[in-house]
Amino acid sequence: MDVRVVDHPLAKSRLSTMRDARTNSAAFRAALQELTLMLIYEATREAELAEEPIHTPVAKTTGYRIANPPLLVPVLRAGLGMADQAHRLIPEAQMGFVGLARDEETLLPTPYLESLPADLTGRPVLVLDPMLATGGSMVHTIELLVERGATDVTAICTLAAPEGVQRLEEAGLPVRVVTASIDERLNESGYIVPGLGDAGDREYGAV
Ligand SMILES: O=P(O)(O)OC[C@H]1O[C@H](OP(=O)(O)OP(=O)(O)O)[C@H](O)[C@@H]1O
Ligand SMILES: O=c1cc[nH]c(=O)[nH]1
Ligand SMILES: [Mg+2]
Repeated sequence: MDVRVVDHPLAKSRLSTMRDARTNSAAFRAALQELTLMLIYEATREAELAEEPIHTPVAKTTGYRIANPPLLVPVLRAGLGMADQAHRLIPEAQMGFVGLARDEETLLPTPYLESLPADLTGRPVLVLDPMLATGGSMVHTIELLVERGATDVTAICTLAAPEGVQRLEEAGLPVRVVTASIDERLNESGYIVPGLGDAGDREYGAV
């Protein structure tokens, strides 16, 4: 499985803001948006381009556009904080939604929303979720996409645990991962260490 760690100094600085327990909700959301910009930028580096002739005020030249815009899929709640920024970078993208809440006892994802196009054959998909912890939520999401015919999925995660990366790899799903860090481990409660806490709670408040 292809795993790309974006360790650009600006990415490290935004991730540190997110990790810092003193960062309030508004600043956390702002840093997440800025980091999302960098992760999407890297994730789309090899996106196929279509050429078209354009006229500048001076001359005729070749213009480019994304040939096959991806479907963006934020995983609610926490992935919602990445959605607008990703859409700003790829305005022609369509967006689908998956809602999952992890059971804090079993650590299994409980699905509560699924709004996706029926046919994803031939369409790249970018899944947006700040956290890849046990990997259960991401595996569930990608299985929904694969059922619909997706074969080219990129998981955009600000942070990943080695356990989650391994789980995705073992699942044998057609996915690559773009993240700003692979942290040390999960703790006994399934939180990433050192991590940043509960991403959804830090963005929107505890439920
Ligand atoms: O890899 P996993 O062990 O499945 O954990 C990762 C999931 O946990 C968080 O969501 P959470 O369930 O806390 O929901 P929330 O976004 O509503 O807070 C996070 O946004 C992922 O979706
Ligand atoms: O550390 C973690 C693990 C799962 N979900 C989070 O929001 N944070
Ligand atoms: Mg949460």
